Amino acid sequence: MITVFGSINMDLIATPDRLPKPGETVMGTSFTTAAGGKGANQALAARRAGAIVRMAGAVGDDRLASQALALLADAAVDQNGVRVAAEATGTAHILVAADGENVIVVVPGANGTVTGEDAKRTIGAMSRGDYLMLQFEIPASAIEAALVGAKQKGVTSIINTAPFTGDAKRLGAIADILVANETEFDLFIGKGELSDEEREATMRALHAQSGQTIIVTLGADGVVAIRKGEIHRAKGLAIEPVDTVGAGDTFCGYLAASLDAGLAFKDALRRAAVAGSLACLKPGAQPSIPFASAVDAEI
Ligand SMILES: Nc1ncnc2c1ncn2[C@@H]1O[C@H](COP(=O)(O)OP(=O)(O)OP(=O)(O)O)[C@@H](O)[C@H]1O
Repeated sequence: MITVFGSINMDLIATPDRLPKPGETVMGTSFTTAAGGKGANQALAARRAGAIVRMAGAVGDDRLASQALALLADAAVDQNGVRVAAEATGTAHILVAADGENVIVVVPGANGTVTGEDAKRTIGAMSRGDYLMLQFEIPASAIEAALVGAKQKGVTSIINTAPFTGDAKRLGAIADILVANETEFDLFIGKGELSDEEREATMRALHAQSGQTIIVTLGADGVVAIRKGEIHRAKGLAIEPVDTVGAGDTFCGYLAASLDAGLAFKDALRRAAVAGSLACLKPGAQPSIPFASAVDAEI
């Protein structure tokens, strides 16, 4: 079983022809809303991959909460770990201009109220051998408590270093499995942009020290990972991406679900990479997450 301890958001998306300057008002041409938050996205991906999934985190006591959780509810993701907070449901206010340029304001709201106590309750409801998925859209103190609790309980922790923060640099190293994209991994190392060779050498050196499984996603080039001293590579699909939003979250959810189902590590990487590619074929995060039937048909 997989528990995702993380953010739940509503994305509020307006599309003006061009972005307003400070103090200016411009007219928009459309408005859409979409359920989001990296935690919720990864929970849905793991569920669509076929796993039994519990979501843990916080939403507000407002109408946005039920919209933010709607696709998780449809997919039968267990929401017993989602607390109702006094703060509003987390929102991302997104403006996308006709040329694709965008500005985003994220208001964490209820996500920002998640605490170490929530972490304790979340880990308390898990069993030895389960998988815990974490990202960095809830407070670092809660993430740290969850990592410590997971270790004590014999739960395998997977941490996705997105969005990258100083906390990701500090806490990423504690998890059993680290998942970063290239940019995040380079920030994690802190030596500027690495070449492919440098990145692989760094992964080997880090792994030799810590024994941590390290996975770096490479966009169209797939993924490279190191586990138990061995480097693995996997490719996704050769596609023309429509919108890569959600590719990383889809990868993480499918990876956790595939490991939980007992797939060999290399096969889990390939399945997650293929799922990530398919997520690039539709716009949006949650709507673009593929179902297991579509992913497995490609493998
Ligand atoms: N252009 C692409 N073509 C094919 N597959 C892709 C492409 N972009 C992403 N993928 C697949 O999705 C996986 C995750 O993508 P990526 O490495 O871009 O993560 P990310 O930067 O976290 O994604 P995002 O922030 O866009 O959600 C890749 O390992 C790959 O399998």
